[in-house]
Amino acid sequence: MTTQITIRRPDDWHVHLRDGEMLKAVVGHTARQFARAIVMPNLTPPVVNVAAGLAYRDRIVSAVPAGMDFTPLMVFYLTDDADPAEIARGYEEGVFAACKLYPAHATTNSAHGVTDIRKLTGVLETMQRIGMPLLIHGEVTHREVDIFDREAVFIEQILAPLVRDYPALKIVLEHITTAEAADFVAESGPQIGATITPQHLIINRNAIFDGGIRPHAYCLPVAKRERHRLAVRKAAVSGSPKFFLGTDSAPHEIGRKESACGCAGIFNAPYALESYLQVFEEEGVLDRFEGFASEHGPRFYGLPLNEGTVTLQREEVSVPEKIVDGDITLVPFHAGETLRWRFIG
Ligand SMILES: NC(=O)N[C@@H](CC(=O)O)C(=O)O
Ligand SMILES: [Zn+2]
Ligand SMILES: [Zn+2]
Repeated sequence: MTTQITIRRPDDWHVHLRDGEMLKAVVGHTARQFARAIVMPNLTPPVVNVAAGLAYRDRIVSAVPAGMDFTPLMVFYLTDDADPAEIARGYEEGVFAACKLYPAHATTNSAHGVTDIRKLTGVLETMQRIGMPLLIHGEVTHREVDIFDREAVFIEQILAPLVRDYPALKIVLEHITTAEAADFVAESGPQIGATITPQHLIINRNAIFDGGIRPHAYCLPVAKRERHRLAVRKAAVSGSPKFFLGTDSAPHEIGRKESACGCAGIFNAPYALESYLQVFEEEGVLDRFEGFASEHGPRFYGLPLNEGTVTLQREEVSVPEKIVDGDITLVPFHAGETLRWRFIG
């Protein structure tokens, strides 16, 4: 039995680090495990120009605990009136690694998101030309579409035509949750990839209603039925370079989760690698963990692989019920559970 596993330092290709006191409370959890992270731009106000991207990057770097070596990769938040020239400048100056498409009102802080993808023609042509990746929260927002179908309908109505119209555009379908998404990505060309969260590998929708309503199991896209979890799991452990690690760690203060209208988002950063590794172990493919965590993402983005390594040891770890930092209390993914691997560093 493997008792220790050492892999090239991994990256997190989708994380919410927030801002202000929350940023200070959470960034160390990500920086401890990951060398780089794609930092989502859904702040209030969102990151919609080069100056905002630079300023946010500086705030993140200042908040990283001393002695940790961590590089935030910044993302431009697309709005209906996003300026292609500003986006190209941000990419060429190395400020932005990608642009993020939030359909308006699809998720947390997406009110400024895109109301109609046809408004982005100039932006998408530019991104395709310069090789800048488009990251997508892939859910339609029409109220008449069942919440469990919104990802599959997005793929059919928006993503498939987008891929057809911009055949060279690099696209990451973020936090995939369905068999339809896993199949679409697997069957597309090498310019289409996907991130996968730990929660969508581990829970299905029953977890949200397990003996009562469970706000800490609620995120968007919402967890789906078991057959979808199994399909996403199969994709993650397949060894395909199209699928890579993106935690979507999305902290919300405990009071905003445990509420009559609780926020979507699961805070999984503190035990992210432990969580993923358990899945690869259960699937009997520990040898594929390094590709998923440390190689497929940088290759997709055209960035160098990290130097250095991290080690996890087989040892039981008790996940606390709460993580408290000053005035901020967060409930982590796996709260109160015991995990089988310990991150050593
Ligand atoms: N995943 C979530 O449930 N929430 C994210 C937004 C997002 O990634 O859609 C957040 O910012 O809280
Ligand atoms: Zn999202
Ligand atoms: Zn997210």
